[in-house]
Formats: sequence, C-alpha cells, structure tokens
Amino acid sequence: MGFDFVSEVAARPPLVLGVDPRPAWHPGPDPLAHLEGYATRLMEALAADLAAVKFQYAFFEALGGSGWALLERLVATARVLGLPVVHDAKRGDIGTTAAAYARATLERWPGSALTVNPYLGGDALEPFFAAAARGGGAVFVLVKTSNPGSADFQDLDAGGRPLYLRVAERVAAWAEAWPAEPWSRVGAVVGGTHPEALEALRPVLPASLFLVPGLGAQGASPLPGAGLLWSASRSLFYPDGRPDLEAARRQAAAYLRDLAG
Ligand SMILES: O=C(O)c1cc(=O)[nH]c(=O)n1[C@@H]1O[C@H](COP(=O)(O)O)[C@@H](O)[C@H]1O
Repeated sequence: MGFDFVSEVAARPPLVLGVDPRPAWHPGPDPLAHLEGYATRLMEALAADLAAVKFQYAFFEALGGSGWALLERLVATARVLGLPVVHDAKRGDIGTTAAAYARATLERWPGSALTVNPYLGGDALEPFFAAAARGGGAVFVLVKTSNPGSADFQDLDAGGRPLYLRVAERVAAWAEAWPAEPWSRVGAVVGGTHPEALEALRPVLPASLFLVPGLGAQGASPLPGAGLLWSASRSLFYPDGRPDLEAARRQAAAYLRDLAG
C-alpha cells in the first residue's frame, strides 16, 4: 500500500493545523487568492511540525463553487507536501449515503482521514471504516465534543455511565475490528476542553488515535500523551486574529514545546 495515514501521523509531531478559512480576514482585492497563498506558505513552513492538516468543510462549502475548488487545491497541496489530511466534515447517514460520503472523501483521497458522527449507529459507519481500510485512511468518531453543549446528550446517563463512554465502548470494538499499525484505523474525537474525559477514555480506547480539538481559541491547554493529536484552527492559522506566518510559526513551536512535556 502507498501512503498510510495511521503510520504517517504516528511518526510525526502531535500537532494538527486546522484550516477554517475566513476570507473576510484576508486583505487585498482578491481575499481568496490571498488565503490560498497564505495557506500554502503556512503548510510549507510548518510541514515538519505537523501530524496533519484538518480542513473544516463548512468554511469551504459556505463559499460555493470557488470554495470547493479551493478546498480541492489545498488538499492536493498538503498531499504534495507529504502532509496527512483530515477531512473535517462530520459525516453520518444511512449506509448507502454514507458510502457516497466515503467516495467523496476517503476514496477520492486515499491515505486521508474523515470525522464522522456516530448518532446513526454502526451500520451507518461501516462504509467509512471499509473505505479507510481499502485506502490506508482513518476515521475519527465523535465521542466527546469540545463545546459546552456536548453535555446535553453526550453526558446523559446511559445505564450508570455517561452516553459518551457507551459510545467509546462501541468505538473500541470497531477499533479492534479495523486494525492498523501502530494504531487502529478507527480513532475518536475528544475535545481538549475536557481533560477529565481524555483521561477516562484512554483505557477504554487503548488502540485509538484521539483527535483533540479546542486548543487555543476554545481554552484547552496542551497536555502530552501517546496517540493524542492536538488540533488548533483559529489560534494557529490566524494567531492574533489575522494571517501572520511568523506568528503562526512561533505558536506552533510553543504548542510543540508544551506537548513534549
Ligand atoms: O471534529 C472536530 O474537529 C471538532 C470537534 C469538536 O469537538 N470540537 C471542535 O471544535 N472541532 C473542530 O475543531 C475546530 C476548532 O476550531 P478553533 O476553536 O478555531 O481551534 C473547528 O474546525 C471545529 O469544527
């Protein structure tokens, strides 16, 4: 097999660059062109410092056709730079539609990863796992999200344990069913804003990579740990609220110092 997401990210520093573009924050007569140049130079500058680049689909979709085209070009640029890609699209639907979502992401870009929503259950996720296994990719299942409202459903009592721990138990079974080296193809999304959940979930999910968003703008602090991929979007892509290559470089170095323990 060619490029393998799991073995590649495991061998890289534990920091994920989140690309959630805001064209209004870019100067000049053509903000999208500025954004593309900035994102390209930033990925080049940070290539050796990153586990992966995570593209948040909604920010591109909101820009219409030019946003989709930009997403395609930036994913291709990341891959030319050798950077693993996470499609942050949080997909989930009945199996036939899930298979189409998988074709649009994991199959179009072998060796990449996708975030998925487990609310529809196991049969709705199988097409993603199968596509990831065929293409050397990975799937990150939402387990405990970073936002305050994650408590509304994810913390509900489900037979003496919060629902998110029940979800994690199913994720552990899927992780065992879809092995890879040195981690499973099935990972979990756990918000860095919930350090207690991170700690509680590691023994439940011993084989899974954790994608850990919330660093910086949402107030999470970096904590070192095996298999934790800490992700920052605004605070790394737009340090100080604007595109700034040098400030982003400094911020990445600071995060990596903290993550080294
Ligand atoms: O799956 C995600 O990436 C994700 C899960 C989660 O629980 N919380 C969360 O913030 N995210 C994403 O992580 C990014 C966080 O952005 P910043 O707060 O700007 O770093 C956004 O792209 C969110 O969509």
